[in-house]
Amino acid sequence: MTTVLTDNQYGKAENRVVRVSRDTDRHDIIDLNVTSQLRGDFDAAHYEGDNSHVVATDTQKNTIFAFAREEITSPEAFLLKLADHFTSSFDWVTGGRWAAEEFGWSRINDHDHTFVRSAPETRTAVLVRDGDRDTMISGFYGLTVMKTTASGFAGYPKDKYTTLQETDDRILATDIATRWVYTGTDLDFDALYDAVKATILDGFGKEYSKALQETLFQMASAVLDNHPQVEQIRFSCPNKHHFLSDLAFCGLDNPGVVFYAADRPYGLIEATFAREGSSASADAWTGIAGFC
Ligand SMILES: O=c1[nH]c(=O)c2[nH]c(=O)[nH]c2[nH]1
Repeated sequence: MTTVLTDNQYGKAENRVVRVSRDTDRHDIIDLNVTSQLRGDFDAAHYEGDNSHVVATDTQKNTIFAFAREEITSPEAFLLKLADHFTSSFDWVTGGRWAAEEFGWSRINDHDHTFVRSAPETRTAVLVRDGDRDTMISGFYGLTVMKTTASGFAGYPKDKYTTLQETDDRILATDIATRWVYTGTDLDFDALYDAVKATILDGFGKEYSKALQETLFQMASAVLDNHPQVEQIRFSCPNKHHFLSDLAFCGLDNPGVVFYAADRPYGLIEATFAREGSSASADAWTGIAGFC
């Protein structure tokens, strides 16, 4: 039997980089978690223990911190810079996967150098480079949203195991995890991030929801309709069930006032939506843990 090497990539994962801009007394911070992984000709390292092509993961880590010393504009721009560096410095590096998470901070009482973790969500970016093809996937996770009405769930099949009652008025709550594929890399990533997030939030509340599945479609179609720079969008959303508390035991009615917020089990609704005819490569999603 002959064992052959197929897909492989390697690098340094989860480099926690905090950059403080102190050009003036009014500081700014950017807080990232950066992963660098190289792809290319690493056959000899695997087959023969020949490390002559193996750009050390330690070197990849150092490069990340050295580049952070220069500047970090957006997470996406930082990943592009890393990709350009590794693919242009080492002939046998033909691509790779670079990823970042960004944790948001804002000033405490407009203070010059005191910050509080503020963004409810964590912003994400992944750049996959394969030869001369780049795919940038941006997104976020952990954005918790709730609507207290204008949501129902009915019309589902009933069998002997079904106990769920149909409803046309329930609470709908979820932690939005989403990633979207951009059409290119020459984009204003910060402005687009804010705009896409705003569109998703608007889409969550705008229309009546017949199911979380329909809400995902409403959010996705709002993004694809309003942002031509996005060609696919994917969601992974738990249905955070809120059950009406039965207060009859103490003679109280409960007309949709008091709920029990169950943490598990939860529905898990996941879907990818694409602009019709989208040319985004399905391969780019490979390596994204879970669905999203
Ligand atoms: O929005 C929903 N989608 C479902 O698939 C589902 N299943 C369920 O029990 N409740 C719900 N709600």
